[in-house]
Amino acid sequence: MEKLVIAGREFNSRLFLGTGKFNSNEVMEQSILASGTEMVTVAMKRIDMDNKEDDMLKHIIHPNIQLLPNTSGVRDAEEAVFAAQLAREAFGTNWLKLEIHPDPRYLLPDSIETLKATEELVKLGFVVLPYCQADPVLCKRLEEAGAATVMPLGAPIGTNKGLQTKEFLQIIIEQAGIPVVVDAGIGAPSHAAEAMELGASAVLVNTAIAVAGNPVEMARAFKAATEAGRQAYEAGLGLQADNFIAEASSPLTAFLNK
Ligand SMILES: CC(=O)[C@@H](O)[C@H](O)COP(=O)(O)O
Repeated sequence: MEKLVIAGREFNSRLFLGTGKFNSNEVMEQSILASGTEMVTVAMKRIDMDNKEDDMLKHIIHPNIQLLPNTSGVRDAEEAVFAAQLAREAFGTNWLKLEIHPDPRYLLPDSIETLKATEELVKLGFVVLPYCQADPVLCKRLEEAGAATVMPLGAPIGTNKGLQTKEFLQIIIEQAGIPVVVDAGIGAPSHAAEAMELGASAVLVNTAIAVAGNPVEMARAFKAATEAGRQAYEAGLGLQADNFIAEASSPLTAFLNK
């Protein structure tokens, strides 16, 4: 399978994981390892900045894993830039998942502030991966602003509703010159496979794994589904018929000649 490249770094895995909602740090770590992920996002607000030995971090930091601090909880571009600078200082990485959602009820990303913050953070030398609306125009603007990927939502965070935005994701993928990571709302391995079959470069999953009956097994299932979806995309899916008339899969000539 083709490797994924973001900002010059190669990834074998196209499954990114979030670290919220797990019952324990141990289960989180086992799930991360079972998923085969090489990119894990962690909310700045969950880290004890004064404690370099923060227990949670010990369970996330592994040699092959790119840590992706996220700005979840910030409400505008100014707060995002501040949080990004703290993250760079605390984690020693300039990679950043930019999340700006002013309304905690729906956690929907603020498009205007996200674009503004992306422009500013790119100038400050960050590798910016913005979580955003599944808006093809916005995604193009984020790409022009220097984002390393775009991360359009499948459905609102934590809903497990799958690809509610499928039609728009298709346009975003078709137009993108940078990787498209479908983020949020992916509630089942089949949703991840669907996103990958559409041609998404990767998926980011948190809730569906963390709240599963057996998160570690679910992480394995997502790994398999993400790989299968990507393999199918690279193999080239057959076209769907655009009418309701069946087309025989095997030739009928033997019967017709009798
Ligand atoms: C952890 C993280 O970054 C989330 O904000 C992300 O968008 C995942 O969403 P789900 O929890 O719906 O998978």
